[in-house]
Amino acid sequence: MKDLIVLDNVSKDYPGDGVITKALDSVNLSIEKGVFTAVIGPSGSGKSTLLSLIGALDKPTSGKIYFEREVITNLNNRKLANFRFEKIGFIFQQFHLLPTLTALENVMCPLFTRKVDYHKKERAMELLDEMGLKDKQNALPSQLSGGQQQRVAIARALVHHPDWILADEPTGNLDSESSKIVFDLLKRLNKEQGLGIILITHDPDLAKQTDRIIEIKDGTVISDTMQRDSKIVGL
Ligand SMILES: Nc1ncnc2c1ncn2[C@@H]1O[C@H](COP(=O)(O)OP(=O)(O)OP(=O)(O)O)[C@@H](O)[C@H]1O
Repeated sequence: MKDLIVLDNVSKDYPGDGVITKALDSVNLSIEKGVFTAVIGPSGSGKSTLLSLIGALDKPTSGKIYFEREVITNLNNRKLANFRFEKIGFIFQQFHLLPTLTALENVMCPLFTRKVDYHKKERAMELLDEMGLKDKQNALPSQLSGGQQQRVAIARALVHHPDWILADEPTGNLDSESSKIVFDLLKRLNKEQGLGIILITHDPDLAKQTDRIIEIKDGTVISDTMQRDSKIVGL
């Protein structure tokens, strides 16, 4: 189970005005850290729901999720928050940067209430440098381009040393050049630094460049294609 996320018969219902939306319906999946994985599918098919369950932002209605060795579906809220801090970085289509904080402060944000054994500011600076944004540390989000804002958001997602990055349409608001930079960054994090990456995308060209494409429709997996050999991680 090391380096593996397993969904065992996972369903998610959203109750509404007398109607229940079945966002996910008995999904079984096993996702390996070394395999750069794309999730595709039409709008409303359940992709974001899948990511929010894997990232423990929400709980399934039924079924179990094993995150590496741990069943996360039973954890209480405090344990879930710690689990997310230790394991997961999130990136979203809307960058969700805090507008009144500088790039550096935004990157440091997840560490504000945490005790860590590394120097917070140095760690944030190191990541901004890695993202090619060293000279933008004091800029506010409004003074940055979309691509630069997303790179700040990626630095923020990485600042607490997560093992996995869950990315929901991270290039959806970017032009093709910025989109390529962000995608290549994610690929490098997977191939060179060994982070697990699950990427939701509507862009078929980007999906084609990943190792595996999981296609979702109406809350179920309708295809699952391994596109190229990857390092196979042991169970
Ligand atoms: N909090 C919620 N309450 C009620 N229904 C919801 C909620 N979140 C999602 N849904 C419904 O669940 C279904 C799946 O939504 P989800 O956001 O997972 O789809 P998606 O594939 O990510 O769509 P998109 O590509 O448009 O982002 C949709 O029918 C949606 O309307």
